[in-house]
Amino acid sequence: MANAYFEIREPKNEPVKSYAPGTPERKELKKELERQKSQVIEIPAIIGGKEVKTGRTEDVNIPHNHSHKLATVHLCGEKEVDMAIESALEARKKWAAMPWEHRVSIFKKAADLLSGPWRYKMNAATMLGQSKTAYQSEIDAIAELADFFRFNAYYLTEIYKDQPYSPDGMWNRSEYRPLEGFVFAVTPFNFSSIAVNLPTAPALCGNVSLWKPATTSVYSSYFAMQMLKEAGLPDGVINFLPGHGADVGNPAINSEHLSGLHFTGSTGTFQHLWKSIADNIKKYRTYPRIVGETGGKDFIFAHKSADVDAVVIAALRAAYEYQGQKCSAASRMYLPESIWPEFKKKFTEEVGKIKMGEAEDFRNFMTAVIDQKAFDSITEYIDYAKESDDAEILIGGGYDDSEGYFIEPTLVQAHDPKFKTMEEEIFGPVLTVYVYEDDKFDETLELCDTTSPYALTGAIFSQDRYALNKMAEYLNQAAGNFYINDKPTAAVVNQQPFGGARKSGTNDKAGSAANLMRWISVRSIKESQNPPKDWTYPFMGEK
Ligand SMILES: NC(=O)c1ccc[n+]([C@@H]2O[C@H](COP(=O)([O-])OP(=O)(O)OC[C@H]3O[C@@H](n4cnc5c(N)ncnc54)[C@H](O)[C@@H]3O)[C@@H](O)[C@H]2O)c1
Ligand SMILES: N[C@@H](CCC=O)C(=O)O
Repeated sequence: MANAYFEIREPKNEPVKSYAPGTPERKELKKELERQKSQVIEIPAIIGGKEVKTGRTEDVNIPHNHSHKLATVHLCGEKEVDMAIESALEARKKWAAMPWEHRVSIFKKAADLLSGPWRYKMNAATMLGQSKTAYQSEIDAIAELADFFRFNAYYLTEIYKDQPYSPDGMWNRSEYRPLEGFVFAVTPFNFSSIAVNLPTAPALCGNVSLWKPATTSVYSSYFAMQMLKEAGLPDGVINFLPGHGADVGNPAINSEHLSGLHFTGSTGTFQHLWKSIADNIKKYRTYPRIVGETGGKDFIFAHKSADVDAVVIAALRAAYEYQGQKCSAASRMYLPESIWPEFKKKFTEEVGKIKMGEAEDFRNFMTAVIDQKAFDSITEYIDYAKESDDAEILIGGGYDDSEGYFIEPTLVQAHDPKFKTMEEEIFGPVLTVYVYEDDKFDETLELCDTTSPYALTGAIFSQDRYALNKMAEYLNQAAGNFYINDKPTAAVVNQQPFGGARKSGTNDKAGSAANLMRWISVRSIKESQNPPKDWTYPFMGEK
């Protein structure tokens, strides 16, 4: 045991590399992309540190070039989940008892590996496996993930420092125990950083976890598992279980040892998992903690005083970067008719300059959507808008899945503010605008607040402080991440803690002390230094 109180100073955000022409990082990344494309790897499950090949396999292909195979993944089912639970509970005996500085040290090393020797491997894996441009991959798989590791380590030490008051004669202490059992981490395809954070944040706090990655992002997730091993993560602390949702989900949720669900993905899947936990509630040894960050229908709302150029750039980046597949992506917009003609002209010009194609060609701003299922679902919304009398497509609307799952950046104008594409999450490069009469500002704010069941991100634009104040007040519950004169995407760890409420999740703010607290069960300890020797009270002396 160490005889010292160790400290971590507040870290700095990982600097984002530009990959501009002529930079050394661009050269390194291009080389790594070629290396990864020249091989086909095998992705096993990893249970108790051992590779498990189930023989039930699927191909992993590049979304922007779907005939190119990157890997074969082995899929898990009940047998592998049971093995993983056993391994995790065995690993927990030593991991939960390990002094915290050793756990923290592993994740600090993982951050350094990521900003150093693993940078281009993780970046290229995310570019190829999830079709991100070099920059989108850098802000996700490198910067945000390194920030999660470093800031979570720092927040944990801040939590541990928080101790209760002790009057004379006693010493009160708070002990921050991990949960009893295992945490089930179910992760989305769209952010490598989120995928890795969901099993690692509980692990940092001393928990063990089962990690079910999305099959559509399993390629970068597997690289992350290898990096964590190199950082020194002991066997069995995180068990990697690729597979289809219910095949892994059902046996994990059915286990009496489930102590938490750390989920990011769609609202429908989260509600299904929550309900399954509720159905099993009598079975568990402890009430499972449920943390879920889910869908969104994120908005941009402009007042007539808005700076039109700022709205144009914010809308373009928020709606079309990463093909609109950020949970924070702008997908509905409210613009006053007085600025609409100028906005429409400038936006059409700027969108016309966007290049779309493979991620390896650095001139491209957009690449493909993740898979055939997403392509079919997004294009169904586009076709619906094309056929409706209540809407028209002003920009884009084309798509082609012959080589990759490509969908043009699309702008729909809805004449009905409750049009389907103003209400439902599409999760693709489709932005719908509703143009309101300037003097219907209040009614339109009301519409914005009530049109969708979600409350994840939102942005307001105005140069009039009274208008900004009114918008912020009116939309008080409409977004967990709220932006003023800025786009509603690209939250940074330790700057804009991320998460939403209503149907967008439990708002436990990924990459924050609040999130870590969900993986901790506090034991309050009172030690009496002068225990009473008499059971009577002074008031009992007389009748
Ligand atoms: N709020 C946020 O912070 C945030 C961040 C990223 C993504 N998202 C949301 O994620 C969604 C896109 O991600 P997705 O397409 O990967 O979501 P998804 O719900 O389809 O899948 C998420 C994960 O759940 C798994 N899953 C599905 N059914 C399951 C079951 N029965 N048991 C166990 N696991 C099961 C999937 O295999 C995957 O690993 C969007 O709705 C987006 O808004 C939200
Ligand atoms: N940090 C990201 C989260 C995106 C979720 O999919 C953003 O704010 O854009």
